[in-house]
Amino acid sequence: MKTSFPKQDIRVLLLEGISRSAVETFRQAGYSQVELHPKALPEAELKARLAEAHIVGIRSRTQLTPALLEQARRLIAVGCFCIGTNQVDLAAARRLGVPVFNAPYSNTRSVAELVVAEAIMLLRGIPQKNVLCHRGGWTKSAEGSYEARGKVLGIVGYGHIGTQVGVLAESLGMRVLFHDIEAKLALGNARAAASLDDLLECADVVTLHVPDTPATRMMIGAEQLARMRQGALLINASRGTVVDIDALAAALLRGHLAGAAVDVFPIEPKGNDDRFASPLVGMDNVILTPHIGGSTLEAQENIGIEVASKLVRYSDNGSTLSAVNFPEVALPEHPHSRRLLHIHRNVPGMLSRINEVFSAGNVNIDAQFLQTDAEVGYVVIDVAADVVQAQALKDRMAAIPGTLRTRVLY
Ligand SMILES: NC(=O)C1=CN([C@@H]2O[C@H](COP(=O)(O)OP(=O)(O)OC[C@H]3O[C@@H](n4cnc5c(N)ncnc54)[C@H](O)[C@@H]3O)[C@@H](O)[C@H]2O)C=CC1
Ligand SMILES: O=C(O)C(=O)COP(=O)(O)O
Repeated sequence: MKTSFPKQDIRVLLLEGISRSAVETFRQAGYSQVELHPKALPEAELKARLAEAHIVGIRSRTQLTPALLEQARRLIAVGCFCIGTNQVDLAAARRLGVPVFNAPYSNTRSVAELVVAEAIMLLRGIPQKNVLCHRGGWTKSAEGSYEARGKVLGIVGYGHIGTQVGVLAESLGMRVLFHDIEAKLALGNARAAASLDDLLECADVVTLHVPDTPATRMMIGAEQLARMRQGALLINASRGTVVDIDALAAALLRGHLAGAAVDVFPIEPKGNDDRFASPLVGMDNVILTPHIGGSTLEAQENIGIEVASKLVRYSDNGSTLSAVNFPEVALPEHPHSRRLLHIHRNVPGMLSRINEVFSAGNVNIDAQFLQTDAEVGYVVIDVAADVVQAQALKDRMAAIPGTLRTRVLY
């Protein structure tokens, strides 16, 4: 596998308008071949570009399927410049020896702020009033308008975003209930609901902050919407797969829900020039936003630096710390030795076969690091060798059956 290159030959492909801070981070680390695209690529073009790329950066839109990953023969690593990694087949990437990195925190505050603002807007009926004023109407009335203070906010998924939403909402005097599949420390005066149904039945505003998993797909369907209180409000800034959008449209149309704010959709446009369609279009009591929960300049700049730094660190040093699909190794610098990486299927006898390469070559190992999971093993070997020797050792390691990827770090 030809994945050993000097830095200047490593091609970095960044899609979906990733922040320029990522480009700067790569450039400062000595990577000159960095290409930035403002949107997701159509599948055929993505396939062609992936075949040439060593490092690829995406956001939530680009789907990296097993078929696409399998033909990306040069790929060293994937960066998701966002939180969600559901758009990448993580198991396929692992089987192919490709670690995937993300930014688990950088945009969480941005989502939380938007959600709290939307809760206030929905409780006051602002979306409808705003539309009416734009059309020359004037409905000065307190009808259907409520304070946030004292209302029950139901948070489904009490993780990094859900907890921050809870803290901000409590500062407004809201009463916070949450539901999570894991036992979670309740912050402030928040309380765990007895069940999802309990939360849906008690909350004035329900907000969703779960990841896309088999268990969360269509988690909020007609039955769950019917359980929500008459006149309740729903906010979804998690994933479009979590809510049955037709059932939501029906619940809004028949007036069971008083309003909704939706940032994520089952089908989203590829980029800013593409057309958006949804059964919720045209409903004045629904705030529609184009998946911008995490799209603030602060969040995007930080994400660009965070994920690019993780990719640079892996590419320069081999560290996989915080990879979401891969054995994690935090490695020291290797100023006086050459570093070889060997990623393999985790089968018995692999380490001794790797070590045979070095003993047969009469090469002294300065340091060795190994981390495995059920499927994949990752060995890092520091040796005193010149470029030619290191390349020969890499080629011999690459010939070991079960090898997935090998690389010499320059
Ligand atoms: N609209 C946007 O622009 C953004 C959307 N997101 C979405 O928000 C999601 C949540 O983000 P974080 O809070 O940072 O993730 P997190 O991983 O910190 O929290 C998710 C929580 O959901 C819980 N959970 C998982 N499955 C569940 C289930 N079936 N029922 C109940 N709880 C369940 C987990 O235990 C965890 O506590 C992300 O996975 C992403 O899909 C994230 C950032 C921006
Ligand atoms: O961080 C996430 O999971 C998000 O949903 C944000 O995605 P984006 O980078 O805006 O495409």
